[in-house]
Amino acid sequence: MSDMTSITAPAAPALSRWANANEIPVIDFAPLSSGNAEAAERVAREVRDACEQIGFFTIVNHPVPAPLIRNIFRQAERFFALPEEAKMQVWMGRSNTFRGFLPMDQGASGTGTKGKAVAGFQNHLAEETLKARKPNRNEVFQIAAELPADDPDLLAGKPLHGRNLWPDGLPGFREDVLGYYDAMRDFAALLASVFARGLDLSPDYFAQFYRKPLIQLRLLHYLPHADDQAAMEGGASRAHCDAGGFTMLQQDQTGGLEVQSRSGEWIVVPPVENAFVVNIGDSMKMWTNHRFASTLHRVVNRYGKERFSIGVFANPDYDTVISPLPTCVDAANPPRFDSMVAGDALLYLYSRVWPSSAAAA
Ligand SMILES: O=C(O)CCC(=O)C(=O)O
Ligand SMILES: [Fe+2]
Repeated sequence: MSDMTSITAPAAPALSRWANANEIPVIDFAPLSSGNAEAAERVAREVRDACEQIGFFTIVNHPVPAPLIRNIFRQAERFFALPEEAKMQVWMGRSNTFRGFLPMDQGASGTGTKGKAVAGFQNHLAEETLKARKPNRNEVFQIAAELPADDPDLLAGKPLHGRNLWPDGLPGFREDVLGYYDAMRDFAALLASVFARGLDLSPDYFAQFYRKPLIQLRLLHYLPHADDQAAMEGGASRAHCDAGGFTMLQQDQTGGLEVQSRSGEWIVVPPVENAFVVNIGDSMKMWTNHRFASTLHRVVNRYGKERFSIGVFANPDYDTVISPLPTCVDAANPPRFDSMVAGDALLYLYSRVWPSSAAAA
Protein backbone atom coordinates (compact mmCIF):
# COMPACT_ATOMS: atom_id res chain seq x y z
CA MET A 1 0.00 0.00 0.00
CA SER A 2 1.23 3.48 -0.80
CA ASP A 3 -0.57 5.06 2.16
CA MET A 4 2.19 6.22 4.54
CA THR A 5 -0.05 6.83 7.56
CA SER A 6 0.43 3.25 8.71
CA ILE A 7 4.15 3.93 9.02
CA THR A 8 3.94 7.21 10.89
CA ALA A 9 1.09 6.21 13.22
CA PRO A 10 2.12 5.59 16.84
CA ALA A 11 2.72 1.95 17.67
CA ALA A 12 -0.60 0.40 18.61
CA PRO A 13 -0.68 -2.25 21.33
CA ALA A 14 -0.64 -5.74 19.85
CA LEU A 15 -4.25 -6.77 19.77
CA SER A 16 -5.41 -10.29 20.23
CA ARG A 17 -7.37 -12.58 17.94
CA TRP A 18 -9.95 -15.25 18.72
CA ALA A 19 -8.44 -18.71 19.32
CA ASN A 20 -9.61 -21.72 17.35
CA ALA A 21 -10.39 -25.20 18.69
CA ASN A 22 -6.99 -26.54 17.59
CA GLU A 23 -5.28 -24.01 19.83
CA ILE A 24 -7.52 -24.29 22.90
CA PRO A 25 -9.01 -27.79 22.61
CA VAL A 26 -12.62 -28.39 23.62
CA ILE A 27 -12.74 -31.66 25.55
CA ASP A 28 -15.93 -33.62 26.19
CA PHE A 29 -16.05 -35.08 29.72
CA ALA A 30 -19.22 -37.14 29.10
CA PRO A 31 -17.22 -40.36 28.49
CA LEU A 32 -15.93 -40.15 32.09
CA SER A 33 -19.37 -40.95 33.44
CA SER A 34 -19.99 -43.79 30.96
CA GLY A 35 -18.02 -46.32 33.01
CA ASN A 36 -16.06 -47.22 29.88
CA ALA A 37 -12.37 -47.45 30.84
CA GLU A 38 -11.11 -47.06 27.31
CA ALA A 39 -13.14 -43.87 26.81
CA ALA A 40 -11.77 -42.50 30.10
CA GLU A 41 -8.22 -43.19 28.90
CA ARG A 42 -8.95 -41.31 25.69
CA VAL A 43 -10.15 -38.25 27.64
CA ALA A 44 -7.03 -38.42 29.84
CA ARG A 45 -4.81 -38.46 26.75
CA GLU A 46 -6.61 -35.49 25.21
CA VAL A 47 -6.23 -33.56 28.47
CA ARG A 48 -2.56 -34.48 28.74
CA ASP A 49 -1.86 -33.37 25.17
CA ALA A 50 -3.55 -30.02 25.80
CA CYS A 51 -1.54 -29.59 29.02
CA GLU A 52 1.71 -30.32 27.22
CA GLN A 53 0.96 -28.04 24.30
CA ILE A 54 -0.63 -24.92 25.74
CA GLY A 55 -1.75 -25.68 29.30
CA PHE A 56 -5.31 -24.50 28.56
CA PHE A 57 -8.43 -26.38 27.48
CA THR A 58 -12.21 -26.06 27.60
CA ILE A 59 -14.39 -28.77 29.17
CA VAL A 60 -17.95 -29.43 27.99
CA ASN A 61 -20.38 -31.99 29.46
CA HIS A 62 -18.80 -31.79 32.91
CA PRO A 63 -20.63 -32.94 36.06
CA VAL A 64 -21.08 -29.51 37.74
CA PRO A 65 -24.84 -28.78 37.67
CA ALA A 66 -25.86 -25.80 35.50
CA PRO A 67 -28.09 -24.27 38.24
CA LEU A 68 -25.06 -24.02 40.57
CA ILE A 69 -23.18 -22.11 37.88
CA ARG A 70 -26.11 -19.79 37.22
CA ASN A 71 -26.39 -19.16 40.95
CA ILE A 72 -22.75 -18.27 41.48
CA PHE A 73 -22.90 -15.69 38.67
CA ARG A 74 -26.08 -14.29 40.21
CA GLN A 75 -24.39 -14.04 43.61
CA ALA A 76 -21.36 -12.34 42.06
CA GLU A 77 -23.65 -9.74 40.48
CA ARG A 78 -25.38 -9.16 43.82
CA PHE A 79 -22.10 -8.77 45.68
CA PHE A 80 -20.47 -6.35 43.26
CA ALA A 81 -23.67 -4.28 43.11
CA LEU A 82 -23.32 -3.51 46.84
CA PRO A 83 -22.24 0.03 47.77
CA GLU A 84 -18.43 0.37 47.96
CA GLU A 85 -18.74 0.94 51.70
CA ALA A 86 -20.44 -2.43 52.23
CA LYS A 87 -17.83 -4.19 50.14
CA MET A 88 -15.04 -2.48 52.09
CA GLN A 89 -16.47 -4.05 55.26
CA VAL A 90 -14.96 -7.27 53.95
CA TRP A 91 -11.79 -5.71 52.50
CA MET A 92 -8.97 -8.22 52.13
CA GLY A 93 -6.75 -5.95 54.24
CA ARG A 94 -8.87 -6.99 57.22
CA SER A 95 -7.92 -10.64 56.72
CA ASN A 96 -4.55 -12.21 57.41
CA THR A 97 -5.32 -15.13 55.09
CA PHE A 98 -6.03 -13.28 51.82
CA ARG A 99 -9.81 -13.56 51.84
CA GLY A 100 -12.37 -10.88 51.08
CA PHE A 101 -12.79 -7.94 48.75
CA LEU A 102 -10.21 -6.23 46.55
CA PRO A 103 -11.45 -2.95 45.13
CA MET A 104 -10.88 -1.65 41.64
CA ASP A 105 -7.92 0.36 40.44
CA GLN A 106 -5.39 -1.00 42.87
CA GLY A 107 -1.78 -1.34 41.86
CA ALA A 108 0.36 -4.14 43.24
CA SER A 109 -0.52 -3.85 46.91
CA GLY A 110 1.51 -6.52 48.62
CA THR A 111 2.62 -5.70 52.11
CA GLY A 112 5.62 -7.85 52.71
CA THR A 113 7.41 -11.00 51.82
CA LYS A 114 6.56 -14.08 53.76
CA GLY A 115 6.93 -17.68 52.69
CA LYS A 116 9.68 -18.77 50.37
CA ALA A 117 10.74 -17.81 46.84
CA VAL A 118 11.31 -20.82 44.59
CA ALA A 119 13.29 -20.71 41.34
CA GLY A 120 11.05 -21.57 38.40
CA PHE A 121 7.86 -20.68 40.31
CA GLN A 122 6.09 -17.43 39.34
CA ASN A 123 9.05 -16.48 37.18
CA HIS A 124 7.16 -13.60 35.61
CA LEU A 125 6.80 -11.79 38.94
CA ALA A 126 10.19 -10.15 39.19
CA GLU A 127 10.33 -6.92 41.19
CA GLU A 128 10.33 -4.84 37.97
CA THR A 129 7.23 -6.60 36.63
CA LEU A 130 5.43 -6.02 39.90
CA LYS A 131 6.29 -2.33 39.86
CA ALA A 132 5.07 -2.02 36.27
CA ARG A 133 1.58 -3.25 37.18
CA LYS A 134 -0.97 -0.61 36.25
CA PRO A 135 -4.23 0.07 38.07
CA ASN A 136 -6.96 -2.06 36.58
CA ARG A 137 -10.68 -1.92 36.22
CA ASN A 138 -11.58 -5.10 38.01
CA GLU A 139 -12.72 -6.01 41.51
CA VAL A 140 -12.48 -9.32 43.30
CA PHE A 141 -14.09 -11.24 46.14
CA GLN A 142 -12.25 -14.31 47.36
CA ILE A 143 -12.81 -17.14 49.80
CA ALA A 144 -10.96 -20.32 50.74
CA ALA A 145 -11.92 -23.33 52.86
CA GLU A 146 -14.50 -22.45 55.56
CA LEU A 147 -12.76 -23.82 58.64
CA PRO A 148 -14.64 -24.28 61.93
CA ALA A 149 -13.65 -21.93 64.78
CA ASP A 150 -11.93 -24.79 66.61
CA ASP A 151 -9.86 -25.96 63.64
CA PRO A 152 -6.38 -26.79 65.01
CA ASP A 153 -4.51 -25.12 62.14
CA LEU A 154 -6.63 -21.99 62.49
CA LEU A 155 -6.04 -21.93 66.24
CA ALA A 156 -2.33 -22.42 65.72
CA GLY A 157 -2.23 -19.49 63.26
CA LYS A 158 -0.91 -21.65 60.46
CA PRO A 159 -0.50 -19.37 57.41
CA LEU A 160 -3.38 -19.36 54.89
CA HIS A 161 -5.70 -21.20 57.33
CA GLY A 162 -8.41 -18.84 58.57
CA ARG A 163 -11.97 -17.55 58.34
CA ASN A 164 -13.73 -16.16 55.33
CA LEU A 165 -15.13 -12.62 55.42
CA TRP A 166 -18.84 -12.48 54.59
CA PRO A 167 -20.76 -9.33 53.63
CA ASP A 168 -23.87 -8.20 55.51
CA GLY A 169 -27.19 -7.74 53.78
CA LEU A 170 -26.96 -10.50 51.19
CA PRO A 171 -29.16 -13.35 52.41
CA GLY A 172 -28.26 -16.65 50.75
CA PHE A 173 -24.89 -15.39 49.48
CA ARG A 174 -22.73 -17.37 51.88
CA GLU A 175 -24.71 -20.58 51.31
CA ASP A 176 -24.53 -20.37 47.52
CA VAL A 177 -20.85 -19.44 47.46
CA LEU A 178 -19.99 -22.31 49.81
CA GLY A 179 -22.22 -24.67 47.79
CA TYR A 180 -20.30 -23.82 44.65
CA TYR A 181 -17.00 -24.17 46.52
CA ASP A 182 -17.93 -27.69 47.64
CA ALA A 183 -19.06 -28.77 44.17
CA MET A 184 -15.83 -27.43 42.70
CA ARG A 185 -13.78 -29.29 45.25
CA ASP A 186 -15.33 -32.51 43.90
CA PHE A 187 -14.76 -31.43 40.33
CA ALA A 188 -11.13 -30.66 41.17
CA ALA A 189 -10.75 -34.23 42.47
CA LEU A 190 -12.16 -35.57 39.20
CA LEU A 191 -9.77 -33.42 37.18
CA ALA A 192 -6.83 -34.44 39.33
CA SER A 193 -7.65 -38.08 38.58
CA VAL A 194 -7.72 -37.32 34.85
CA PHE A 195 -4.30 -35.62 35.10
CA ALA A 196 -2.96 -38.62 37.03
CA ARG A 197 -4.17 -41.09 34.38
CA GLY A 198 -2.62 -38.99 31.64
CA LEU A 199 0.67 -39.03 33.54
CA ASP A 200 0.58 -42.84 33.96
CA LEU A 201 -0.01 -42.55 37.70
CA SER A 202 -2.72 -44.25 39.70
CA PRO A 203 -5.96 -42.22 39.32
CA ASP A 204 -6.03 -41.31 43.02
CA TYR A 205 -2.37 -40.21 43.08
CA PHE A 206 -3.04 -36.52 43.79
CA ALA A 207 -5.71 -37.18 46.45
CA GLN A 208 -3.00 -37.44 49.15
CA PHE A 209 -2.07 -33.79 48.45
CA TYR A 210 -5.66 -32.46 48.49
CA ARG A 211 -6.79 -33.49 52.00
CA LYS A 212 -7.09 -29.98 53.44
CA PRO A 213 -6.41 -28.03 50.27
CA LEU A 214 -5.81 -24.30 49.92
CA ILE A 215 -8.41 -24.13 47.14
CA GLN A 216 -9.56 -20.55 46.47
CA LEU A 217 -12.80 -19.35 44.92
CA ARG A 218 -12.58 -15.91 43.31
CA LEU A 219 -15.47 -13.84 41.97
CA LEU A 220 -14.27 -11.30 39.41
CA HIS A 221 -15.93 -8.25 37.91
CA TYR A 222 -14.37 -6.26 35.05
CA LEU A 223 -15.69 -2.88 33.95
CA PRO A 224 -15.79 -1.76 30.32
CA HIS A 225 -13.15 0.68 29.04
CA ALA A 226 -13.30 3.77 26.87
CA ASP A 227 -11.21 2.18 24.11
CA ASP A 228 -8.73 -0.59 23.29
CA GLN A 229 -5.78 1.41 24.54
CA ALA A 230 -7.38 1.90 27.94
CA ALA A 231 -8.39 -1.77 28.09
CA MET A 232 -4.81 -2.81 27.34
CA GLU A 233 -3.25 -0.59 30.04
CA GLY A 234 -4.34 -2.53 33.08
CA GLY A 235 -4.91 -5.90 31.43
CA ALA A 236 -1.60 -6.27 29.66
CA SER A 237 0.47 -5.20 32.66
CA ARG A 238 -1.13 -7.97 34.70
CA ALA A 239 -0.31 -10.91 32.47
CA HIS A 240 0.48 -13.80 34.80
CA CYS A 241 0.78 -17.54 35.26
CA ASP A 242 -1.45 -19.06 37.92
CA ALA A 243 0.42 -20.35 40.92
CA GLY A 244 -1.52 -23.39 42.14
CA GLY A 245 -2.11 -26.81 40.68
CA PHE A 246 -4.77 -25.90 38.16
CA THR A 247 -7.58 -23.39 37.64
CA MET A 248 -11.22 -24.01 36.70
CA LEU A 249 -12.84 -20.91 35.28
CA GLN A 250 -16.36 -19.91 34.31
CA GLN A 251 -16.51 -16.80 32.17
CA ASP A 252 -19.62 -15.02 30.93
CA GLN A 253 -20.29 -14.44 27.23
CA THR A 254 -18.26 -11.19 27.01
CA GLY A 255 -14.86 -12.66 26.20
CA GLY A 256 -11.55 -11.16 27.30
CA LEU A 257 -9.42 -14.01 28.66
CA GLU A 258 -6.29 -14.02 26.51
CA VAL A 259 -3.54 -16.64 26.43
CA GLN A 260 -0.06 -16.24 25.00
CA SER A 261 0.51 -18.89 22.33
CA ARG A 262 3.92 -20.46 21.78
CA SER A 263 4.54 -18.08 18.90
CA GLY A 264 3.91 -15.14 21.24
CA GLU A 265 0.50 -14.19 19.87
CA TRP A 266 -2.30 -13.31 22.28
CA ILE A 267 -5.35 -15.45 21.59
CA VAL A 268 -8.78 -14.98 23.17
CA VAL A 269 -10.34 -18.06 24.79
CA PRO A 270 -13.85 -18.18 23.29
CA PRO A 271 -16.60 -18.23 25.91
CA VAL A 272 -18.71 -21.40 25.77
CA GLU A 273 -21.81 -21.24 27.91
CA ASN A 274 -21.61 -23.47 30.98
CA ALA A 275 -18.18 -24.84 29.95
CA PHE A 276 -15.09 -24.64 32.16
CA VAL A 277 -11.81 -23.22 30.96
CA VAL A 278 -9.09 -25.17 32.75
CA ASN A 279 -5.46 -24.14 32.91
CA ILE A 280 -2.33 -25.50 34.47
CA GLY A 281 -0.66 -23.45 37.21
CA ASP A 282 2.99 -23.25 38.23
CA SER A 283 2.63 -25.91 40.97
CA MET A 284 1.55 -28.52 38.41
CA LYS A 285 4.25 -27.34 36.02
CA MET A 286 6.80 -27.99 38.78
CA TRP A 287 5.21 -31.35 39.68
CA THR A 288 5.42 -32.50 36.07
CA ASN A 289 9.02 -31.31 35.76
CA HIS A 290 7.86 -28.66 33.25
CA ARG A 291 6.12 -31.26 31.06
CA PHE A 292 2.77 -29.48 31.55
CA ALA A 293 2.77 -25.85 30.48
CA SER A 294 1.80 -23.06 32.86
CA THR A 295 0.99 -20.36 30.34
CA LEU A 296 0.96 -16.59 30.58
CA HIS A 297 -2.55 -15.13 30.38
CA ARG A 298 -4.37 -11.86 31.01
CA VAL A 299 -7.81 -10.31 30.78
CA VAL A 300 -8.31 -7.47 28.33
CA ASN A 301 -11.92 -6.37 28.36
CA ARG A 302 -12.28 -4.40 25.13
CA TYR A 303 -15.84 -5.40 24.32
CA GLY A 304 -17.58 -2.36 25.73
CA LYS A 305 -19.47 -4.09 28.52
CA GLU A 306 -18.91 -5.35 32.03
CA ARG A 307 -17.62 -8.90 32.42
CA PHE A 308 -18.01 -11.45 35.22
CA SER A 309 -15.92 -14.56 35.76
CA ILE A 310 -15.63 -17.14 38.53
CA GLY A 311 -12.24 -18.75 39.14
CA VAL A 312 -11.48 -21.74 41.31
CA PHE A 313 -7.79 -22.27 42.02
CA ALA A 314 -6.99 -25.86 42.97
CA ASN A 315 -4.06 -25.32 45.32
CA PRO A 316 -2.91 -28.40 47.24
CA ASP A 317 -2.43 -28.76 51.03
CA TYR A 318 -0.03 -26.29 52.64
CA ASP A 319 2.57 -28.94 53.52
CA THR A 320 2.59 -30.62 50.12
CA VAL A 321 6.17 -31.27 49.13
CA ILE A 322 6.28 -30.95 45.37
CA SER A 323 9.11 -32.70 43.59
CA PRO A 324 9.30 -33.93 39.99
CA LEU A 325 6.93 -36.87 39.42
CA PRO A 326 8.71 -40.14 38.64
CA THR A 327 6.84 -40.47 35.32
CA CYS A 328 8.11 -37.05 34.24
CA VAL A 329 11.80 -37.71 34.75
CA ASP A 330 14.06 -39.72 32.47
CA ALA A 331 17.48 -39.44 30.82
CA ALA A 332 16.22 -36.82 28.38
CA ASN A 333 14.35 -34.92 31.11
CA PRO A 334 16.49 -34.76 34.23
CA PRO A 335 14.89 -33.20 37.33
CA ARG A 336 14.75 -29.42 37.00
CA PHE A 337 14.57 -28.82 40.73
CA ASP A 338 14.72 -30.71 43.99
CA SER A 339 11.57 -29.91 45.94
CA MET A 340 9.35 -27.09 47.16
CA VAL A 341 6.66 -26.71 49.83
CA ALA A 342 3.46 -25.62 48.09
CA GLY A 343 2.13 -23.43 50.92
CA ASP A 344 5.40 -21.55 51.43
CA ALA A 345 5.59 -20.74 47.72
CA LEU A 346 1.95 -19.57 47.59
CA LEU A 347 2.43 -17.46 50.72
CA TYR A 348 5.43 -15.77 49.12
CA LEU A 349 3.32 -14.81 46.10
CA TYR A 350 0.23 -13.66 48.02
CA SER A 351 2.19 -11.57 50.51
CA ARG A 352 3.75 -9.69 47.61
CA VAL A 353 0.57 -8.94 45.67
CA TRP A 354 -2.30 -8.76 48.17
CA PRO A 355 -3.01 -6.69 51.30
CA SER A 356 -3.10 -8.36 54.72
CA SER A 357 -3.98 -7.38 58.26
CA ALA A 358 -0.78 -9.20 59.27
CA ALA A 359 1.35 -6.68 57.37
CA ALA A 360 2.63 -4.97 60.48
CA ALA A 361 3.49 -8.22 62.23
O1 LIG B 1 -11.21 -13.58 34.68
C1 LIG B 1 -10.59 -14.40 34.01
O2 LIG B 1 -11.04 -14.82 32.94
C2 LIG B 1 -9.25 -14.93 34.44
C3 LIG B 1 -8.79 -14.46 35.78
C4 LIG B 1 -7.42 -14.96 36.10
O3 LIG B 1 -6.63 -15.26 35.26
C5 LIG B 1 -7.01 -15.10 37.51
O4 LIG B 1 -7.73 -14.59 38.40
O5 LIG B 1 -5.97 -15.74 37.75
FE1 LIG C 1 -5.05 -16.44 36.07
